[in-house]
Amino acid sequence: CPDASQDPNPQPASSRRRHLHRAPLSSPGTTRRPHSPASCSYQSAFAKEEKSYQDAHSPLFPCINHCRRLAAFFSPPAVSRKNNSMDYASSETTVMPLDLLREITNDFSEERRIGSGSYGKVYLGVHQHGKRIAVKILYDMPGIDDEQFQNEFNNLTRLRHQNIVRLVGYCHNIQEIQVEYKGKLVLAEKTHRALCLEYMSNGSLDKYLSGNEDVFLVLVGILIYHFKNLELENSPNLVLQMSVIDMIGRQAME
Ligand SMILES: Nc1ncnc2c1ncn2[C@@H]1O[C@H](COP(=O)(O)OP(=O)(O)OP(=O)(O)O)[C@@H](O)[C@H]1O
Repeated sequence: CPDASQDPNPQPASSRRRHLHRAPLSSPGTTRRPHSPASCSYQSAFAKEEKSYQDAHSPLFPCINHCRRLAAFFSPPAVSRKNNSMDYASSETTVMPLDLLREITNDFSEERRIGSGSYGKVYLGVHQHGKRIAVKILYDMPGIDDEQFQNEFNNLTRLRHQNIVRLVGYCHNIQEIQVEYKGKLVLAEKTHRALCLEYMSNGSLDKYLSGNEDVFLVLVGILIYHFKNLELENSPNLVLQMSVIDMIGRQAME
């Protein structure tokens, strides 16, 4: 049974990354029901991710989101996208029900929290079959969070590189909850957004770099050098950008 609470279309992706438009997340009056985990084929995605997990031993791996943002900055706008986020997502990025995320993170317990950033808290999720992922629950930031989620989702989905952590799933769940308002119980919507990433067991790159600027420069150079291999869409600008990145990376490594 399809999961009505697990909105498969968090935001219609616009045709160009830098010109996103907001749209209703669901039709008014949509009934939201508990999801059926059986309806989600997330396990097959993890089978495909097996090799990535095995390769994730480089100390460069933890430098994830900063690399993604840097790469997203250099990447060209998306073209010819259908007006649907699921079309935008790769086949390896799957919907992850909120209940599943609760289950694998011990209900987002403090013991499972591995960090937090400007946009949310990060938890270690351990599946029944032992596979580990990082679950980043985004903060509820009224007004702009849907667009931020769409931006982050689009950027993460389009990047594929052996040295950049992969987005393996996402969750966009709207719950109807009862809250007290002016002495009365009213229904309110609570939105849960999460990005599920490969788990990097070495943690954040920060702890390797503190107080060592030379190492930092070298590592950034290597990372930039590797961006030339990103599977991004072709454009004349991209060729120029990649050659510049290549040059910077080479110089940093020398
Ligand atoms: N995929 C991951 N695997 C393992 N640990 C992770 C992963 N993603 C994040 N973390 C941990 O969670 C912390 C917070 O990460 P997050 O991406 O939320 O913020 P940030 O990028 O470090 O900071 P900001 O978002 O403020 O720029 C990281 O420092 C790291 O320790």
